[in-house]
Amino acid sequence: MHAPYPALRLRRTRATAWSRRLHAENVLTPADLIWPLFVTEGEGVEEPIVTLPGVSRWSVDRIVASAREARDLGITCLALFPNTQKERRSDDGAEALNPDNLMCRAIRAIKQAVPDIGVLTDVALDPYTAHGHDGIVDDAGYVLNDRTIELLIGQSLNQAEAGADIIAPSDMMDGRVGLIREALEGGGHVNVQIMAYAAKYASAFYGPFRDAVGSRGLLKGDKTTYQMNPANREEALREVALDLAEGADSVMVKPGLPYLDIVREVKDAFAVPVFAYQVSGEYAMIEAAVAAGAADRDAMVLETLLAFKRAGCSGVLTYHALHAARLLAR
Ligand SMILES: NCc1[nH]cc(CCC(=O)O)c1CC(=O)O
Ligand SMILES: [Mg+2]
Repeated sequence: MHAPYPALRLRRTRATAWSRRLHAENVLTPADLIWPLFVTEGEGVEEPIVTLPGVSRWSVDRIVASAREARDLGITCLALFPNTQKERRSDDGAEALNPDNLMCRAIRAIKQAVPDIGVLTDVALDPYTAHGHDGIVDDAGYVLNDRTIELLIGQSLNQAEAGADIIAPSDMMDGRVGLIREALEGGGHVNVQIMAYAAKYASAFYGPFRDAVGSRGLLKGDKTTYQMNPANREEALREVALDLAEGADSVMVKPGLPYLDIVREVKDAFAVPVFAYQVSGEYAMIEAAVAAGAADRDAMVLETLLAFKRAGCSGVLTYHALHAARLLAR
C-alpha cells in the first residue's frame, strides 16, 4: 500500500516534462503505424476523395513514391485497396483472381522498389463486385459463405504470388482463415502472414472508404448478415478464438476508437498481437472537427493513436499514418 496524502501526491511525477516522459506507460512510434492506400489506374494520377479530405487515390507509380516516403519515416507496413474500374466489376468479383489486376501490379511495384516495407492486402470481394458486397450473393441477396470462400482462397493466393506479406481477410465469412492458411501452405507461402479482421462490426463509420474504392453507389442493402452487431462483445471473443484456432497470426478489431473495449478484452483474453483499424469515418470526424476550428489536428491524431497502444494494440491502421510519423520525427 502507498502512504496517503500528503506523502503521496500523484502530481509529483507530473510536475516536469522530463518526469512525465520518464513515467509514460505507453509510447507511440512510427513502427506502430500501418498506412492504408487507395490505388487507381493510370500514371501520375492523384484523385482526391471528397469525403476523406487529405486522402487521395493514386496510380501505381505515385503509390511507389508514397511507399518510399513512408519507409523513410519508419512506417512499417502499407495496406492496399484498389479502386476497380466499373467495367472490371462483376457479380462474382472474378477480377480479384486476375494476376494482373490493379492490386497485384501495385504489390509488385512496391515490393520491387521498396522491399523493406511490409505490404498488407485486404481479402474480400467488395472492390471487385458489381453489387458492392464482400462475397457472392444469391437471388435473395444473401452473401453465400462457402462459395465466397472459394474465391477468397484464389484472391489470397493471387496476392501472395504478387508478393503480399500479410493477407488480411476482411470479409467475415465463417471458416475462411483456416482454408486460406491451408492454401498458402500448399502454395509454398509459409511465411505469408494472416491478419484476420476477426471482430469487424457492421459500422456507420465505413462510408468514406466505400467512396474511395467506388462501391458506395453500388452497394445494395447493408452488411449486417456477415459483419458483427455493434451491440456484441462475447461474440467478438468467439470470433477471435476461431480465427486464432484456424491459424491467424494476428487479429484486428474494426472500427477503432468506438471499440477500444473490445481491443482490451481481446488482448487480455488471448495475449496475441492485436491491431485496430481507425477507419475512414473516424478519420473524417477528426478532419471535420479540425475544419470547424474545434480541434487541434496534431494533438488529436497523436492522442487517438496513443489510446490504441494503451488499449493493447501492437499497431494501428490509420489514414493519418504519414502525418503522425512526421510529427513523431520532430
Ligand atoms: N471489406 C471491405 C472493407 N475493408 C476495409 C473497410 C473499411 C475501412 C474504412 O472505413 O476505412 C471495408 C469496408 C466495408 O466493410 O464495407
Ligand atoms: Mg469469423
